[in-house]
Amino acid sequence: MAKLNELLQSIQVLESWNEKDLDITGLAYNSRKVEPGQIFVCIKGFKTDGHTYILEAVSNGATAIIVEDYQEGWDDLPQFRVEDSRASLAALADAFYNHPSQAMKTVGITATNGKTSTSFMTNAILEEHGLKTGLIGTVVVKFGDYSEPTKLTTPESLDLHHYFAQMRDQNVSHVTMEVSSSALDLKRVGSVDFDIVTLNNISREHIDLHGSFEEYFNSKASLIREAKEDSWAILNLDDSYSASLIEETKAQILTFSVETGDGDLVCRNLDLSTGRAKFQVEIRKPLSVGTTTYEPTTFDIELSTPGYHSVYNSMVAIAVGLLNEIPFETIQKGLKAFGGVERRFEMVFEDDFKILDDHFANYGNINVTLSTLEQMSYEDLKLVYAIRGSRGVTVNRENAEAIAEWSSQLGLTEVIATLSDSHTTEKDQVTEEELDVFQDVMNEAGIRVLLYKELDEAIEHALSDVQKDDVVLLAGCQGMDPGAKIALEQLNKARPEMDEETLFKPLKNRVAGIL
Ligand SMILES: CC(=O)N[C@H]1[C@@H](OP(=O)(O)OP(=O)(O)OC[C@H]2O[C@@H](n3ccc(=O)[nH]c3=O)[C@H](O)[C@@H]2O)O[C@H](CO)[C@@H](O)[C@@H]1O[C@H](C)C(=O)N[C@@H](C)C(=O)N[C@H](CCC(=O)O)C(=O)O
Repeated sequence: MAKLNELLQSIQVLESWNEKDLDITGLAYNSRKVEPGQIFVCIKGFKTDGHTYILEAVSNGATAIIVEDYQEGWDDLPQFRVEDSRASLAALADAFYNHPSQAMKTVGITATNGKTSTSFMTNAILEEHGLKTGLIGTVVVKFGDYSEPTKLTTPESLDLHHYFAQMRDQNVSHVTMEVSSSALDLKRVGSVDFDIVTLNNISREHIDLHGSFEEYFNSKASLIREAKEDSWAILNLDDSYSASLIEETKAQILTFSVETGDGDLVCRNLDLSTGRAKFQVEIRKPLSVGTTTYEPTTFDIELSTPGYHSVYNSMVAIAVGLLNEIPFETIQKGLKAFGGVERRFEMVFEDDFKILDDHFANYGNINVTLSTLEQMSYEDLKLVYAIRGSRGVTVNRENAEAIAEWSSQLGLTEVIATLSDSHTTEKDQVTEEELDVFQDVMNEAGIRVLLYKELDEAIEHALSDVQKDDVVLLAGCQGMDPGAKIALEQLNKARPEMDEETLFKPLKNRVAGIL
């Protein structure tokens, strides 16, 4: 419960009508979810306009409204006009829950690729140190005993500040969260008190949402540009966009590099021969954080997650660890124990051949995945590729181009494509244009396409003639029943002789999680 007048102090009201002093029970941005005594914040959305749902909000008990345009016909209803409803929702939510993100160390992670893995790695280090942590991202929101699969990478501001409040109630001291470009654009992280922010890499993605690459970069960059003075920004000197922000923030800067050898932290002697990275981190000059001063030194790191991209993700996580004054040994242990995130180059089966599962979502991440595969040794690559339905021609062309660009390095002459990325009846339909653009790019690159309507048929084909030392990549095979479960069923059919116990643990665990 809060007083309306007090809550309004957190936003800039341009005009107001029918002001009253009210007790407010909460906030809502969806008329259907309004509960008695709440403020309804009207948002002009992409699909519809929240201002048109005031009647429903009021009949559900809204006692005040926040609007961007004056609404006629509400003579008794307190009405407050603001410049930007989304930013106001964030500020009001932060005030209503009494600034919960200020009660904990908050780490905001953005990048085009690796946000999820980086936040999981960071959380692993913080947990290894015995801290009470919270994690918010694409896969899950998790703190204490609470764990919920998520729909958005970054929740709507009201939900986000509510999570922080619940975390504060459970004495969470450190929260790591993924921050998407859409979230930055739509003010979902408004009024969040970040202590550490990072932008690790940026490549083409969501141009459809942002209009141009420049606008997309500006959205991402705002996390760094708007960071407060006493916070830290972790920037990657190997990425020119990330590095360009050094001069543009009030935050203290901690830089790192893997390739250029510059910065406060440098990755040295990288060994990727087994697919899983071993390297040393050099602290190049004294680094003072809180009560700790790290003198120049090097320490070893061994990752359990495969791939070159994991090195970059881990450099961010290591930096966050150091900024929280966590000892090297704890950082080492946390990273070694961390086994990876679902469907992020996940080794779901590893025996005489391997099955990898990857979300394969966009051009940038496909490049990362295929460049990691290129560093592995295998006989034949079987790519089971789920064409992305309802994502548009541009996304499908770019994804197909990424496959085509890597095909010769990977020895890829055939793609086992499927029109369905899931096993359920509720699927995104692949349009004719999306299929055509995929086939055109494959034809031009001289790659044969074996097209299956259903995902399980495609996986069955891939596994029917799999040989020793082959790699099967489940690429974008997501949905309610992800590829891993179908792969296990097909594997049982294709290899009846295979002893269940030889199945690699993650595949069994994944399937157990799905069933
Ligand atoms: C494009 C986009 O981001 N849309 C988000 C946006 O929806 P919107 O503005 O289009 O909302 P709308 O449907 O037009 O409705 C406008 C307003 O009317 C309200 N309304 C609507 C109907 C009704 O009956 N009553 C009512 O009050 C709605 O609650 C809303 O406040 O605001 C909604 C509420 O927060 C979000 O759920 C929705 O995310 C959609 C589901 C989504 O898919 N977003 C994706 C693109 C996204 O955000 N992805 C990023 C990751 C991608 C990245 O890296 O950028 C993420 O963070 O997950």
